[in-house]
Amino acid sequence: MLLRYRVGAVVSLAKHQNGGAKTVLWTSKNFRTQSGDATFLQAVDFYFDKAAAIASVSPDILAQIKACNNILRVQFPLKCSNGTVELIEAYRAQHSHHRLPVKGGVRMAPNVNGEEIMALAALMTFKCAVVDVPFGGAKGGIKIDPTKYSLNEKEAIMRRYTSELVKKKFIGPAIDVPAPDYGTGPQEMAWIKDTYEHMKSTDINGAACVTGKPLEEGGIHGRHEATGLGVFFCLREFLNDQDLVKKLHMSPGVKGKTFIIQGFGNVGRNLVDIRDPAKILELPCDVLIPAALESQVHSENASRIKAQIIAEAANGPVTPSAEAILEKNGAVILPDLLLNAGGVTVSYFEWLKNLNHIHFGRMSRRMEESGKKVLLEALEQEFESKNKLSDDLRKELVKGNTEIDFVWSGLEETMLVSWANVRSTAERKDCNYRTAAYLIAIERIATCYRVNGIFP
Ligand SMILES: NC(=O)C1=CN([C@@H]2O[C@H](COP(=O)(O)OP(=O)(O)OC[C@H]3O[C@@H](n4cnc5c(N)ncnc54)[C@H](OP(=O)(O)O)[C@@H]3O)[C@@H](O)[C@H]2O)C=CC1
Ligand SMILES: O=C(O)CCC(=O)C(=O)O
Repeated sequence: MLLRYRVGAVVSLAKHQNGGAKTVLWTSKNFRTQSGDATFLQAVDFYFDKAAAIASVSPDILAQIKACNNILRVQFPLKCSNGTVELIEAYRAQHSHHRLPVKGGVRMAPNVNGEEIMALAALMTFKCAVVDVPFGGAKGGIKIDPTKYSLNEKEAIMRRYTSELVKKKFIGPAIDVPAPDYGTGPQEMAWIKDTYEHMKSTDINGAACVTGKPLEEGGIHGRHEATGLGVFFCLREFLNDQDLVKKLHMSPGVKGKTFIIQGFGNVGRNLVDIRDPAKILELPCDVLIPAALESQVHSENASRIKAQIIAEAANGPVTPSAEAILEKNGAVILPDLLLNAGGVTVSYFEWLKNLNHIHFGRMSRRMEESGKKVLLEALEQEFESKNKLSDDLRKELVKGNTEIDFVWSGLEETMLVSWANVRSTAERKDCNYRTAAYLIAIERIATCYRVNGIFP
């Protein structure tokens, strides 16, 4: 009901533009989801508008922040292993250039479409702003089911996609930096890097054109688990907060709570009737973690969700109509743009590592260790301890920080500071966590426009 005015409407991309100030390379029709819920893009717009209504930002700047700057749609041929030629459709949306480069994953899925990619790119803009990662937002998608293609075919698709991005200036360490998303991983990122470096062989920072790479290709320790670990850090903070869990009639702490994760591959799916994997969402549990695709919790199944906490590990898993039902039933939603920001946070660290051409800890680890050794020896001498420290304890105490120590510490710091900010904003504005997170993002981006001014 909330979204009736937009659902099903034929909306050209122009409607999302601001006085012709932005480049439109593609137009499309909105479409209804099967259940009649808002489409993913409509949902992101709806959540934005809700926060915009309480932001201290002028309508013209709000329109600018909301609009998608560029969307590129490419079609190219793939020579398949059986000798036939297949037409491949792919996208890259750059939502906001208020900070550069723009950043966001590339997904491979059969249902990829331009609107979905625009919604995901917008989420990237707001996500980066919430966790104070200095990037604009982008997202890419290739409309294939990756399980139906051989490794060689996937490599050809990824390399051709990257070459299209290079030719159109939609990729580069200072322009637009892809990363893994649904259906892609380190191998695809290695192909992107290699293709970029072949086409831009004089770019000394070429490795920073993509993140989520394998370690041997300039990746960073901890990127693989970063998104999940970020979800855990925030969830742990929420569950340890006596005041917040009391409102849900729960005891504090992670221990003893029951969790359901959707998107756990075969393990998660086999918990229930596999003829109907969506039913897993409706089983009794304390915390439901949708970690697969958007719009999984919608107006038709929301009232059957038993969990009191919905932790959005996926992007856009809860539609606005579902959110209204869940909240009416007393559930709390920890929103995607905060909760799954661990991935882009560690991607930021990887990008910095690539630009520095050196890994974190290389210059400092031994120096830290020798400093700590001197301190320990001085203390032992001073107190003439008869019980000297054991070798193992000594080793542990003097250990210098390695790359993974920096990454986990930086990730935890980012997630905890951001959660505290979202929590206090929600309290101050008397709104839910999603609106608070959007509000923080909107006000930060608006500040950027105010301080920088508008070009030209
Ligand atoms: N990768 C990242 O760093 C980040 C990802 N995200 C978001 O997290 C979500 C998941 O992405 P990611 O983990 O990378 O994707 P992956 O491709 O690595 O994994 C997705 C998993 O979801 C499962 N799945 C798909 N549909 C269903 C379903 N209907 N029911 C149960 N399981 C299902 C897949 O199972 P199967 O393989 O059997 O099909 C697979 O195990 C996406 O929304 C993505 O945008 C957000 C931030 C960062
Ligand atoms: O790591 C990145 O740059 C982007 C991750 C991503 O696509 C996301 O957060 O949705």
